Amino acid sequence: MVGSGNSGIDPELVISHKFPESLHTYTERDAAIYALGVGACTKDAIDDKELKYVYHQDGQEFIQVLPTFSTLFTVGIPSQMEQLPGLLFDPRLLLHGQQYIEVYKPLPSHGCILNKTSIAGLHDKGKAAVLEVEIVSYEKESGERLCMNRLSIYLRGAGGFSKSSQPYSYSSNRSNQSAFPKIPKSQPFAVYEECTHASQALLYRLSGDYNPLHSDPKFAESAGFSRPILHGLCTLGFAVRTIIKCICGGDQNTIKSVSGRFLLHVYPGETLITEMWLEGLRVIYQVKVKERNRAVLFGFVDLDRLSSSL
Ligand SMILES: CCCCCCC[C@@H](O)CC(=O)SCCNC(=O)CCNC(=O)[C@H](O)C(C)(C)COP(=O)(O)OP(=O)(O)OC[C@H]1O[C@@H](n2cnc3c(N)ncnc32)[C@H](O)[C@@H]1OP(=O)(O)O
Repeated sequence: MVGSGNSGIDPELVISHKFPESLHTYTERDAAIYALGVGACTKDAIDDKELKYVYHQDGQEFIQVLPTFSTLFTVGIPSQMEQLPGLLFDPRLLLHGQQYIEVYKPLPSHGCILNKTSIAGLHDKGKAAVLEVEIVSYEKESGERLCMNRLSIYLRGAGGFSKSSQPYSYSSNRSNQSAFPKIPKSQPFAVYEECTHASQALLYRLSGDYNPLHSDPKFAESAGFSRPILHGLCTLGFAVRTIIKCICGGDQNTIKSVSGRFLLHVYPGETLITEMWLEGLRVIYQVKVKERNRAVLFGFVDLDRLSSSL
């Protein structure tokens, strides 16, 4: 094994791994269940900006799809990681660290997706290892590129696989994808408050992330939490849906890219307060949990145009 630490990670073996291409098929029902999982229509079942995600509103032929639905194209990653040569880690200690999404065209309401997956980064943080995985997704039939997801997975306890004087760090990341903006000191352009349900993670998991961290009290306890926590991508889904509602005039197709770093876990049932600042075509956002007054997620969303309603 390469590296001088006592962790079960062989970095050269990990970064040279080639994933096979994979297929992901979904239907309108999956897109609607996802939308409900990230809170669409929770406050108002006839919300005129959100009913289209779950119902054929006004006779529309297809339901509309939230751009963050594309994160589900990556649900196979955790199980692929467990079989990845050179990567030994305790799955109970895995946390979602960051997510970056680029959307190249509106997501169809159903389809078959071809995923090309690669290792995009690996970092030794001493107490943890951070693994970055990139998935580029294509519509199988047309071959058209639909979106790209890059996720950072924070593996607690898996660091220390390289010399602490020169910690291992590899990334194929472009700088615009990893640089997080500072939260402005000015008053936010918009603030939106929304409660998650006590059963939010139980609903969200039906979209395909069945990690017991979000449903099993004993597993959650062994991972260091007093009870099951919310999926990071559920919180991100709430945040981006809020931005579409408050800044994009309800038009989900103005979203070009999304970036988010998970700062702290969220317990289902907690209230999310999303603060948004508009800087040109960039929305900087921060999500806080009201009950604990703590920031849990921050990042930015880049738009391709501003809503005429602003
Ligand atoms: C659908 C497919 C999805 C597949 C994967 C996901 C599966 C899911 O089921 C799992 C989940 O959803 S878990 C729930 C969502 N995530 C969370 O709740 C994590 C919240 N964040 C934390 O707890 C801490 O920030 C924590 C613990 C992450 C870090 O806190 P600390 O240990 O205090 O770290 P710190 O000392 O501040 O920094 C150490 C080094 O690590 C880097 N870092 C910190 N936070 C990071 C993060 N969120 N992501 C990536 N890197 C991060 C720091 O920069 C630092 O590095 P350096 O010293 O080089 O600056």
